[in-house]
Amino acid sequence: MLKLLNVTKTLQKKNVLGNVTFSIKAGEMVCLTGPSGIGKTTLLEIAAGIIQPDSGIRELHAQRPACLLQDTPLLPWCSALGNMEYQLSGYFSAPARKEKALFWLERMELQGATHQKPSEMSGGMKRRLAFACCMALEPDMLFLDEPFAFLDAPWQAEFIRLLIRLNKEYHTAILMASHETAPLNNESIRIVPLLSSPVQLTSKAENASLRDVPGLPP
Ligand SMILES: Nc1ncnc2c1ncn2[C@@H]1O[C@H](COP(=O)(O)OP(=O)(O)OP(=O)(O)O)[C@@H](O)[C@H]1O
Repeated sequence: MLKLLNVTKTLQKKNVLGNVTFSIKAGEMVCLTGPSGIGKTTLLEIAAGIIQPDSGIRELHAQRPACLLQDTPLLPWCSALGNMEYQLSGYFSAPARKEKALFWLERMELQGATHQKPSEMSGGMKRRLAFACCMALEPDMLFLDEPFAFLDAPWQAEFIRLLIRLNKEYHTAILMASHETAPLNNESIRIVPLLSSPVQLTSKAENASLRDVPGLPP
């Protein structure tokens, strides 16, 4: 589904990705973790095609990829419902868009905010709305950067439940970057620790133990 081969990236003279070879199979769930500033977002954004590597190869074979980035990408002039319908346009008919949007707004307990604009919502509400947009798309590849940010523990657990259901129902491959791995305990998610800077990742390093990650609680 996704392959990165010998990818490198330097940002403002800092060598962030030294040499990264990494892959995800269709239907696989993977979490990149590691301390702040190590390069999780950089790697995720290269994988998602948002930024280009300096060298190396990226291959993505997805029909319908979706992304939830750290900066929640919502249209400020549109209501919650409008945002959802916009995200779904081009993929579903108008009646199906509305039906899916209303279903997911209720699932995210945002039915009371259907006509509110993002500026009238809390950080957690915006996060749930952006997540709802991704879920309603029924993507075959989903990229998530810090998906648990702004969420309390019950909502973190709910996101995980929904991601696992999406993965089971649509065989969605999921790549997330998160410094928090506690919500992922006991789930069938491959954890890929980014161990040192610049990030060097080979297929062997992908299987390193989470205990090896500096700065993470045991
Ligand atoms: N646009 C940019 N310009 C310059 N340097 C950047 C840019 N984006 C990131 N960096 C630097 O690249 C390094 C990796 O950043 P990145 O955001 O990928 O780390 P991260 O592991 O996702 O961190 P966090 O968990 O804090 O979000 C950091 O040292 C950061 O300062």
